[in-house]
Amino acid sequence: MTKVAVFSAGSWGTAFSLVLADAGNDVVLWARREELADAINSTHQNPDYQPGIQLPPSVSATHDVEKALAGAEVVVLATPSQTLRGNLTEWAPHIEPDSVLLSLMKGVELGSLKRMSEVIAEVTGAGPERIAVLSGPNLSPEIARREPAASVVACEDEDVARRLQDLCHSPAFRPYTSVDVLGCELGGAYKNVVGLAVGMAVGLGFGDNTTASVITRGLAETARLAMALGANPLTLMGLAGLGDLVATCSSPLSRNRSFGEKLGKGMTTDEIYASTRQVAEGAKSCSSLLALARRTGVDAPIAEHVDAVVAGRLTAEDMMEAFIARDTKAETD
Ligand SMILES: NC(=O)C1=CN([C@@H]2O[C@H](COP(=O)(O)OP(=O)(O)OC[C@H]3O[C@@H](n4cnc5c(N)ncnc54)[C@H](OP(=O)(O)O)[C@@H]3O)[C@@H](O)[C@H]2O)C=CC1
Ligand SMILES: O=C(CO)COP(=O)(O)O
Repeated sequence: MTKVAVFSAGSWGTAFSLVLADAGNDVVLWARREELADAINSTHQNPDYQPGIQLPPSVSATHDVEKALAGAEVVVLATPSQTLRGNLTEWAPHIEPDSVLLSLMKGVELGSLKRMSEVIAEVTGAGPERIAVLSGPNLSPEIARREPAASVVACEDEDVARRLQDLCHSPAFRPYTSVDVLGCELGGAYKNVVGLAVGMAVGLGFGDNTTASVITRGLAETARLAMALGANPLTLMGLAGLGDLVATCSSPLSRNRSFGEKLGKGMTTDEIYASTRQVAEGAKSCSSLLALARRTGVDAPIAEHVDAVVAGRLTAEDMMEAFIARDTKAETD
């Protein structure tokens, strides 16, 4: 049995622990709060993030970083993107030197504009053959209920991607391999921003023509930036691109879509933050993706307008009007 350490016990870390256990691994789930680790061990449920879901016996929890990492061949990282650097700096000295680091995160760091795999490389010094990402249409409550779903595991070293594919292929979870780490990460981070815009349209009471238009132009915007940075265009048409975009933009389970819906209904960003403990990555990554697009010389109207609404400089209604009023152009430009 392979020992896998999962950091940390939020919605996705917990649901993915169940996948890994179903696939035959020995899983140690690290929880930031000791009382949550104790609750998981005594009830085999995570009452804060996946209530009502029974975790398999091969999932145990701990608050002890060294204990979680000792002997772990694979370390799964599922923290909020903006805290990863600080978290990993603390954890890195205890990570086994040959272990593989698998990122589940969907964000871009503010300030540095780095993707999560880049932050991992910088903090741990691991080479690309030890860094992988998993991304796809994987809303955690559905995964935790073992509803069938597919995903992409990407690593520049295809053999490592295949090893991780075997590691997380369970009866309900089907991973595909890829070597396009950048494409998968940008697809995952950008769909959150598009999810916010779609949520705003829903909150304003608009229907499927509006949301389909924003989704489609969102995919064009994602592909424009990702391809300018070297991604494979087919990645954006796949599970980590279109697949995740569709899941996020169509599901009330998406925290990003829900966040956008609340903005569309007139709540402020601060009011929304106060109403939930869960992370909506797009609310931060809209700024970093916009800055990345500007630095790359790519037009990013959705990121630009979402960033303005999140920052309180524009209303959701004005955003939708501005989308329609923009200078007209050819669809494929
Ligand atoms: N949920 C989903 O469906 C999916 C999520 N993802 C991605 O996975 C990543 C994690 O998301 P998710 O699990 O949903 O997030 P949640 O909001 O559900 O959980 C966040 C986790 O991070 C911990 N945390 C919060 N703040 C800090 C901090 N400052 N330092 C260390 N840990 C912290 C929380 O601990 P505590 O409880 O103690 O606050 C909790 O364990 C995100 O990048 C997200 O985009 C990707 C695919 C699916
Ligand atoms: O990434 C996800 C689904 O693939 C989860 O989306 P949210 O973070 O918007 O809930």
